[in-house]
Amino acid sequence: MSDWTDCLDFGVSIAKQASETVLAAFLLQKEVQLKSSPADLVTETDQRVERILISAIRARFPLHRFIGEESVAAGEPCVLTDEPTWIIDPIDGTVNFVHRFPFVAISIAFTVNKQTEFGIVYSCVEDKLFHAQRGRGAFLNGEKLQASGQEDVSKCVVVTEIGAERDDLALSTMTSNILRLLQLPVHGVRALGTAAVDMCHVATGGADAYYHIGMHCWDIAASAIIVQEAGGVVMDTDGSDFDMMSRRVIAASSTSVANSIAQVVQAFPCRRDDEDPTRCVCGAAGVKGV
Ligand SMILES: O=P(O)(O)O[C@H]1[C@H](O)[C@@H](O)[C@H](O)[C@@H](O)[C@@H]1O
Ligand SMILES: [Mg+2]
Ligand SMILES: [Mg+2]
Repeated sequence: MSDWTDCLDFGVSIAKQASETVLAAFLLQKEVQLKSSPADLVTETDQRVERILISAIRARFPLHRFIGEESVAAGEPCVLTDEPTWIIDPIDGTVNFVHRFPFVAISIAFTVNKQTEFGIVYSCVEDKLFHAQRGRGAFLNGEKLQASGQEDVSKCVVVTEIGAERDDLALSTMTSNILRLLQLPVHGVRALGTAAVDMCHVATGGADAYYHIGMHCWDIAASAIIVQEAGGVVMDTDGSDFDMMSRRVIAASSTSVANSIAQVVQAFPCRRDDEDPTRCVCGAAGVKGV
């Protein structure tokens, strides 16, 4: 049975190569386009990095499939099959990239039979390479990672994101979630602006939990296995099993902390990543899925 290490090694090498494109543009003025909201940005660099990654992988592994953030934005389907699949976020933290806020990452996950075999998150400006392979541990620049193991939510630093949604229901839900957490209390709430790197800090033990509603599979597919392989727990915000297409996630140091967060965090309606956008409604006013 393949252990996919050759794919992992190739993924690490192309993430580092593609980061040169990110860094070359990082300090430059950027042309910005909007996607689902005034805070959901994309630049030509996001699109170019995704093309670089996918063409390099396709040349080496021509039968593999892809789910790429900017390919999906351009109309490609977001459907996970049993085939070997690369799930790519070419720049996670595009708002940070546009503003030169130094937390931007390339996120690459690899699944076979819908099971994640490895995840790579490369925080380009920090030069921090997080990776994990199923059953073989999680690492930061080659050093093994271990989650904090914290069991008491009142002793936690919790990371989250406000996300790109700007409708009243999403904003009131997200801000009231933060308020309820602070009232538990927790030691602190943080947000770096990149879901992938946020979640990797649970694997380092520097944060004890991360939760998010509204992100996409490409934001967190790689960091989910990195947390799990560091001894952390990943689940849905309703306490059910993690489903990378659901657009809801809790990653935590322990099951008890994850459950404590699931009890106070509420979700707002989001179209699943793998739902047909032409056939569903979601959001407060039943607005066509965004
Ligand atoms: O920067 P991208 O890849 O768009 O991902 C971000 C997402 O768009 C935001 O909604 C989240 O708040 C960020 O944490 C993601 O990193
Ligand atoms: Mg992203
Ligand atoms: Mg992105």
